[in-house]
Amino acid sequence: MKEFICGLPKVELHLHIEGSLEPELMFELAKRNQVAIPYNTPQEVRDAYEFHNLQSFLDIYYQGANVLIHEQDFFDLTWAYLLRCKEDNVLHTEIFFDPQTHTSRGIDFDIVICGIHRALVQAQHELGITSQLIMCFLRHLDEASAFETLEQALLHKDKIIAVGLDSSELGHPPKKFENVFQKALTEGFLTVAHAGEEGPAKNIDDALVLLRTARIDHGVRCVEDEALVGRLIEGKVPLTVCPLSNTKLKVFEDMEQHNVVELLRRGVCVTLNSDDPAYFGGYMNANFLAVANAHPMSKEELAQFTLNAIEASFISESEKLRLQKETLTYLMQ
Ligand SMILES: Nc1ncnc2[nH]cnc12
Ligand SMILES: [Zn+2]
Repeated sequence: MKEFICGLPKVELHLHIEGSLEPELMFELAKRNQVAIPYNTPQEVRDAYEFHNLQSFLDIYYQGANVLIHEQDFFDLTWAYLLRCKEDNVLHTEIFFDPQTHTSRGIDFDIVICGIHRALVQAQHELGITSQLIMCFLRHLDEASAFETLEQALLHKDKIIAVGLDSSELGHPPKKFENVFQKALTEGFLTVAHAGEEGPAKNIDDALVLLRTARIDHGVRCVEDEALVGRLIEGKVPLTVCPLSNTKLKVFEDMEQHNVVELLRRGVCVTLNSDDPAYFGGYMNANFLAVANAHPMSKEELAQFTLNAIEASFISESEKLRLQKETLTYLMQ
């Protein structure tokens, strides 16, 4: 099964670029930019990655991002992730970035997006990997800051397909961002949101209704509301599920308890993703393997995760057809 998973074409829809910062690159950038970090070796960094919930992770994650200063740093970060995509046979990826994590430290929005975008263009040419970019608002910050960030994004509309919502879910429900999402929709952006990761199923409903999201990021707590699960199936609402993230952040005690395979078998459009792979112990292949090891499943079921992700992606119908064909050809061989 490992061989099948490694060769399976994949589409990633839930990846925070700041969460792909490996300790080795963190050290390299800290040295290059003369930024002090509270660790002596990359191994010490890894040893610090013991989380008991989302917030305990976010505190360390935002600190790690301090080494990112120049456009080249954002390029290097993104390029390193894209090389890992190549290794895991990820053909298309939709990447989150958190501008406020950087603008709040005095880094220009333009530096962040131009560095990331340059790597995405190069990856299309040199690696054959296609991509989209999703700008997330940090939900622990206020509405005014989100509006300011949206204003900055308007100059880069050509590079951003959607806006999203991440960071601390508890205490920061979708309603807080209803107005800014409304404005983003008016400006032509698609919308997504993290919901039902640590927060209640109600956040999923609110994200769909108030923020008009095309997908839900995580969404695993939907099972607490049977009627909602029915609506997700009926409405073909995609969930971008992140199994290794969920076990690292104790959303589930272990992978055996994870509900993604149950949701798949019930007909929910679930997809597998890596979230913050440098912090949670693995990229796409590792997530597929962890799920398949804990929940024996058929090749058809594994390929369904990819087919769901293709359907849920923000690409043209002709691109979807091309990726579907490649996936089905692989499955039939
Ligand atoms: N899993 C996650 N949930 C919320 N915000 C995040 N930012 C990065 N990873 C996140
Ligand atoms: Zn996430």
